[in-house]
Amino acid sequence: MTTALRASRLEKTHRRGGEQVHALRGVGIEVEAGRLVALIGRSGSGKTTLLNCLLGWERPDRGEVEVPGVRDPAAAPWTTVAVVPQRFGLLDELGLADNVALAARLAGLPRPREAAVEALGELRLAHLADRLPGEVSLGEQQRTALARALVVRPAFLVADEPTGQLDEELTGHVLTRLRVACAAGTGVLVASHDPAVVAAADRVVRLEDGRLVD
Ligand SMILES: Nc1ncnc2c1ncn2[C@@H]1O[C@H](COP(=O)(O)OP(=O)(O)OP(=O)(O)O)[C@@H](O)[C@H]1O
Repeated sequence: MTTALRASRLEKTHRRGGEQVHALRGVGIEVEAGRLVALIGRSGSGKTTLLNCLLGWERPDRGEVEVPGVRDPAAAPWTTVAVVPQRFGLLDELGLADNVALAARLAGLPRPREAAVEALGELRLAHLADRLPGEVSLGEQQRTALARALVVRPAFLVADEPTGQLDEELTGHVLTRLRVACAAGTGVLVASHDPAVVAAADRVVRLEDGRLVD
């Protein structure tokens, strides 16, 4: 099976004043194309640090991240590695469709605005296309961030708690949408505390005190 992303021997120590926090202590993880992998672990176990290292948002002290076909994963284009950040990262002054269309445009998709409205529709947000992020609920903002990630059909998708703001029905809908992305070949890594995400995953990996346990 093709690999969407592979990381090995990742180590990361955060320094807080004189204190050192060993957030990652030799983590290896592989996400195959077309698979949904759930990353679980208690608060503070290192999940966000791991995702940040995979995305190149933080530099690990040691270890490697490989995305097949990409020389520097930290500089990978949107079409290769997409993300739903914990705090969504939407641009406040752009409407929801324009937020999604920006990603489509950067990825070079034809008719980015139409692609954006379609991606929003797949997450039941088409009626909010022209609202600003500040004019919709947190759950709607979260699904917009997911639409922005999926519109480019990425090879690899990282999502940090993507159902954190959603009720049971919308969680089910989002998971179905993620499974559709997997069926189209995307490898998905979801950090989550949500039992519904864990149940929908092909594989579950758990971080405990900076180490991965299966
Ligand atoms: N920038 C930072 N500076 C110092 N310490 C940090 C920093 N970022 C994270 N940490 C510490 O590293 C450890 C792992 O944090 P991380 O955010 O990766 O955990 P998490 O599993 O994502 O938690 P949560 O589920 O609450 O989001 C924690 O002890 C945290 O306090």
